[in-house]
Amino acid sequence: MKLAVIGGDGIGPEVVAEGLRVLRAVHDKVETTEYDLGARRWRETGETLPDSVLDELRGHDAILLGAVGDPGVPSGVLERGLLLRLRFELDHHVNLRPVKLYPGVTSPLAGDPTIDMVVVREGTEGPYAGAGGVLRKGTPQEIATEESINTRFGVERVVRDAFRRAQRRPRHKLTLVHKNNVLTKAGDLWSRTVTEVAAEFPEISVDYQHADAASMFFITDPGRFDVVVTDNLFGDIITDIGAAVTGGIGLAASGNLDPSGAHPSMFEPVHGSAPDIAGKGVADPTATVASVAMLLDHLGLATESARVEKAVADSLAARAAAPAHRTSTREVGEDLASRAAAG
Ligand SMILES: NC(=O)C1=CN([C@@H]2O[C@H](COP(=O)(O)OP(=O)(O)OC[C@H]3O[C@@H](n4cnc5c(N)ncnc54)[C@H](O)[C@@H]3O)[C@@H](O)[C@H]2O)C=CC1
Ligand SMILES: CC(C)CC(=O)C(=O)O
Ligand SMILES: [Mg+2]
Repeated sequence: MKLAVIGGDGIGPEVVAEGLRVLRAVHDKVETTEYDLGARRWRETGETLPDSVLDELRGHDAILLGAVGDPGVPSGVLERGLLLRLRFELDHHVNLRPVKLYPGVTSPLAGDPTIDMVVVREGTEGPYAGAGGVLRKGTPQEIATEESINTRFGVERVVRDAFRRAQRRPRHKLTLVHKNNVLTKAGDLWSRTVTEVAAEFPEISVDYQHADAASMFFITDPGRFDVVVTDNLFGDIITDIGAAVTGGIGLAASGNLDPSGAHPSMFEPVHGSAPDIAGKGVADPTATVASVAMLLDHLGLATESARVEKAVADSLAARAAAPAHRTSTREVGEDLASRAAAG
């Protein structure tokens, strides 16, 4: 496997090191190329993602990313110039985010909720597309617009992908999350597309939630969701809520997929660079390791993926049984690697 590795900023390199430790524990043919991208490179060279690096990345089977973003770099420089550029250039239109409460993991929610859904977030359009502008900057009359781009092509392909995922899951349910009561133009496109594609999947039950109510139900009644399909911004927000109710952001995995295989897909934890805990060796690498399981599955290495997934589940159960025992990033990574190696 030819794997490109972008540690990035803050806790990114710390959690990626553990992700690689676990990957190597289950697969001995990993050829990695590390790319020094992020805040340090930007400060020293002004570069975020040079075209030459992008071209090299295209030659890999997959990318493992930590996180980008640094308090000393203007907001957006790395998030847009590096992270979103990667997602857009490599056509990562399916941003897949499982939201699953593992056995033993304590949810802040009352009772003993069953939470097992997958959010299919559109990854290349919406308000993140970069359209818009600023007029009369710095004046009291300043106007800033951030336009949401939604194409029939872009919406349809992610909606169809979500239906296919719903078809493979036992509950056969799909929920569109949007805000079509006020975002009537984009919302109508999403709603119509879901209705039309649904005709190809008669066995899937389809419903709809506005994004505000969906945020509430993620907390009050998450069991109602199975596959959720939504746009780039709503998907970003609701998956942090999903992480919070399933044990925390340190456990939430994601894949930025180009399901066509034309470009390498990229796997990363849902969380960011967490500058508040960077360098302390306390970041939970589990989200990155669970993202490695997704990476293996995406590359057709189902057995290896299942071993990593099982290591995550077993490690979480063991940690739940000893809640007072605090562990470092490295200790968690070593534990996960030894469990995964044991199979
Ligand atoms: N995919 C990416 O590269 C992302 C980058 N960012 C960037 O990251 C920087 C920080 O963003 P925030 O809004 O603070 O979000 P964040 O996800 O980095 O951190 C939010 C909170 O969660 C905690 N946290 C995050 N990951 C953790 C882990 N693995 N273990 C334990 N605790 C963890 C942090 O310590 C912090 O208190 C910003 O520059 C932001 O733009 C944010 C989200 C995603
Ligand atoms: C910087 C953002 C675009 C990344 C993010 O928050 C996410 O993808 O969850
Ligand atoms: Mg986010």
